[in-house]
Amino acid sequence: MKIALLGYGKMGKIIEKIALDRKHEIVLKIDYDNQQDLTTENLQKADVAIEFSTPGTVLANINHCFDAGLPIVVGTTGWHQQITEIKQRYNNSDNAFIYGTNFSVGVNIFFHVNKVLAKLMNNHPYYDVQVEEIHHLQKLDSPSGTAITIAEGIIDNLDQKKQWINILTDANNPVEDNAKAEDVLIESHRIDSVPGTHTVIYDSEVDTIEIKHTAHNRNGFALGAVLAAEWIKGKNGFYSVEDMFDLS
Ligand SMILES: NC(=O)C1=CN([C@@H]2O[C@H](COP(=O)(O)OP(=O)(O)OC[C@H]3O[C@@H](n4cnc5c(N)ncnc54)[C@H](OP(=O)(O)O)[C@@H]3O)[C@@H](O)[C@H]2O)C=CC1
Ligand SMILES: O=C(O)C1=N[C@H](C(=O)O)C[C@H](O)C1
Repeated sequence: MKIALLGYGKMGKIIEKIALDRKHEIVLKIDYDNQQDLTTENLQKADVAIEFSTPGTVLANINHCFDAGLPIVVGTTGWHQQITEIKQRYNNSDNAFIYGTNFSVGVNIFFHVNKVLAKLMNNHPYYDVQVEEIHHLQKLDSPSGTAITIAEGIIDNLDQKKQWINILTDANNPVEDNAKAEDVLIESHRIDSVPGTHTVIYDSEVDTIEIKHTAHNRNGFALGAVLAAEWIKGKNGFYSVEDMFDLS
């Protein structure tokens, strides 16, 4: 397949390597410095676009691909408020779109286990739940997209929880949490070089249950994005990464 890479930072560069290993061709690379090359003519040289840029640039990149009729895989996080609008637009079109807050197989298994555990915990209200995420210092958004998906999985399955709230904290600057019983607290930490660690913690007076996913590097995210580009070919409409991994 011919791939357009929109965003050529930490993720874009690993995606390029994995795509080439899988015998794909990179026909366009767009970064901050060459945004003027993001034209319909250039996009139409590709079969699919893979978008890992920034929360401030992702929507414009999606719009360009939509106008060019190019299927797009979006991994960029930090724009969850616009997702419903994008979903409606793609579901009313012949264009294809797939979004994942996290494309790694391990995290998608974790998402599933998280939902099953949340349902089970309805019978055990003496546990309270919170989510913790740790990422590198360059991360622009908080909470992480993955942590939001985890919190949504809890809210959809644990009756007591209605919405999530976030605090960004560090060891020198601890922030007091004002979470109410109906809130899922997401605690975000930023520590140099951490690719992404997510923990769900159920705490009671007598014990703690934890499930945790630790990314050792970014290769799992990047491979999942290339698999999504292969998977979206020939499809129409809006998909989420859960549609690609059959974990039911
Ligand atoms: N869904 C998933 O599985 C994963 C998602 N992510 C998400 O992917 C995104 C990118 O992560 P990462 O690669 O680590 O971030 P980086 O900051 O390393 O890369 C982002 C790149 O986007 C470039 N950029 C800036 N403006 C534009 C533009 N208009 N069009 C295209 N590219 C542009 C930046 O250029 P410059 O530096 O010159 O400004 C930079 O090179 C983040 O939102 C992150 O949360 C990350 C890992 C996994
Ligand atoms: O910015 C990152 O690095 C990551 N972002 C994604 C997120 O916000 O969940 C996925 C992964 O955790 C790495």
